[in-house]
Amino acid sequence: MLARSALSRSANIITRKMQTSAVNSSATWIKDPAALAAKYSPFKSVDLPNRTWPDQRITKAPRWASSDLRDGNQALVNPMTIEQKKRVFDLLVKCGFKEIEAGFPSASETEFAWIRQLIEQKQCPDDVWLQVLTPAREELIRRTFQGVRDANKVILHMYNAAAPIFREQVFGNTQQQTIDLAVKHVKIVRELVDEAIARGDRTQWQFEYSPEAFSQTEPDFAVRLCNAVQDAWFGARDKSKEAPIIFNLPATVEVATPNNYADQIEYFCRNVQDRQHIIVSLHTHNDRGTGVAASELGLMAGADRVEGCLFGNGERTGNVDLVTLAMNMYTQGVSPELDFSNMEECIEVITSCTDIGVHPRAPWAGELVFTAFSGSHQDAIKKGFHHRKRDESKPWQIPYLPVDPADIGMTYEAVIRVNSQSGKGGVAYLVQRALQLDLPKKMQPAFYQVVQSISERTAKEITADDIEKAFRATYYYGPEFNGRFTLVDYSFATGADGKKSFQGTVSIDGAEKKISGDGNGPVSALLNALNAAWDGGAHNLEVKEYSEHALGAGSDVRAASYVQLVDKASGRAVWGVSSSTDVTEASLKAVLSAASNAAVPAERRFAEIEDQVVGSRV
Ligand SMILES: CC(=O)SCCNC(=O)CCNC(=O)[C@H](O)C(C)(C)COP(=O)(O)OP(=O)(O)OC[C@H]1O[C@@H](n2cnc3c(N)ncnc32)[C@H](O)[C@@H]1OP(=O)(O)O
Ligand SMILES: CC(C)C(=O)C(=O)O
Ligand SMILES: [Mg+2]
Repeated sequence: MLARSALSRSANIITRKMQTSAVNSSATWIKDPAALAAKYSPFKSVDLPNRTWPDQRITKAPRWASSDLRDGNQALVNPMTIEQKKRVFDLLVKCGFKEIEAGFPSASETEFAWIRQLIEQKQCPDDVWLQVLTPAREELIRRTFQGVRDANKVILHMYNAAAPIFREQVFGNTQQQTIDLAVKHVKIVRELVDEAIARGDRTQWQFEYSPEAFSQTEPDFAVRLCNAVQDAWFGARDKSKEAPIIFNLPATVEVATPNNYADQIEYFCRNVQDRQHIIVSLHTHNDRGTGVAASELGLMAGADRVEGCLFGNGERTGNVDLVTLAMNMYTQGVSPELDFSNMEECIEVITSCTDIGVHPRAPWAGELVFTAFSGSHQDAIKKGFHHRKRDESKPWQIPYLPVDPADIGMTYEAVIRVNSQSGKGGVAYLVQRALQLDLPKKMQPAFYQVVQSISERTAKEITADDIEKAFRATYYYGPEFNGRFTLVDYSFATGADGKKSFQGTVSIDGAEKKISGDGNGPVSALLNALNAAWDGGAHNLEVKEYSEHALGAGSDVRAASYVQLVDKASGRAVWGVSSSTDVTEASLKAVLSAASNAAVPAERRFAEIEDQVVGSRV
């Protein structure tokens, strides 16, 4: 048996404790299917054999309505204060919402005062519809009207539950009594709207009706109920001259796979009278974790409008997450007509006002959703970025990155993070981002080894800063890291045979020494000079790999050089890197960087670098 402890304020979670003395759960879950079947029954699907929604696509944004301040708010441990509501309201406006269910004015003095504040202090922009919810109860409807008096644009939203589970258990109503209840109260709303118009109030009105628990309601009854509501609302009026009625069809509790909801929506759209005079609105909850899918399929099935909350706040598992829905559309090349380009701000406002976090793996917005730790993902992303550089006008296509993080205001810093699961490609990517150095493929495993050894020693994530520091330390790249050999000055002469003669001063362990040597080019000339001077000619370093590339562009362009030397005596291969405005100087310094590495035994070198990186961590 599961028992819930009291709601924990600080952790925002409900803890569940397994009671060891409880019935052996596997007996009912697995060993006794008959007992299970007697307790739960499967959802009964709508019979819609000629459904068309599976072939449809979402090609335009729906009308969006945020219910953050109503459905989201009513499910919070501590409902929002007026100040918090204002912050969320302003955010919703900034994101582009034109229909905002701002509250339930008859619920409390705070709710009422908040709606009054929006109206009296003109805090609701002229092009935004202020939506308010009321049950089908006369005194609450009247209070709601008082709440929205003098507003510019109002969507008056009324609900009563339609499903058998509610008719039987909550209202004790037949189908006809449920229709009568709705019709009676629609007429009251109509009267109050007509009175306001007759009074000369400037308010523009829309009426929204929700048959609560629509997805658990018999589809033909839902249609009959809404047709009756439509008749009560329009009466003898010419519907074509009236604002359409909004039928909001909630999956109040998500009880079936999302295709069932789509069938219900298509059935409703086909059978409701005067479809052209109504707006079909979706309102999905996420009990089974498919609230987004249900809304998407519902749109394919013909709906015009979607209600939900940012980051899926709302009752129980929440309302449909509007951020996910909008981003899903965006990444299909369809403008959602909402703006989440500043995702961080959305997260900050919503989490601080609801006291509920955004899960690190929440679609599009979670802290880790653009981050690859694993080597093969990092390698593919790095190559993907490289590929994209060739033509950035092409549609976005980068492995493992279904959207450009920059589009939601994120930097690329978080895309690749390094831990013990990471590979050389990811490490090279971070070096490239930090220092613009495009490490030769053959060099990547060597530096990766350094990072791996730090990662294993610390058993922690290696940050981008750590990697930059490790790189600088490993290759003596930058003024704060000096190797055993540094270049002081140099000159070259070219012989009649084209050979180069190096003459220069090199600091060896802090002592300046004049050295000279010949070679086919500057690199081999320096290397020959160094081999002869170092430990009385005891070393014989040879160039194994050499490459260079430009760094930057225009007048700031520099050269980056990479050299791999091999010590012929031991067979040990080491890399060196340098950059300079002068390409020859860059290559000479890269040789000395590699030689400095060759001059320290590998084990000691790793230990030195680890100390420099780990020791400098704050
Ligand atoms: C699916 C949804 O999210 S619906 C929205 C739910 N949101 C909220 O309830 C938040 C705000 N609600 C409140 O502040 C309060 O519930 C109020 C002010 C609306 C009403 O409070 P109270 O009058 O104290 O009663 P309470 O909430 O217990 O109401 C239950 C009564 O309303 C009836 N009722 C419930 N919903 C509706 C409805 N949509 N239409 C008509 N009657 C309804 C119930 O059958 C019950 O009637 P009974 O007293 O005859 O048995
Ligand atoms: C009031 C209605 C629309 C509701 O929130 C629901 O049914 O989930
Ligand atoms: Mg709801």
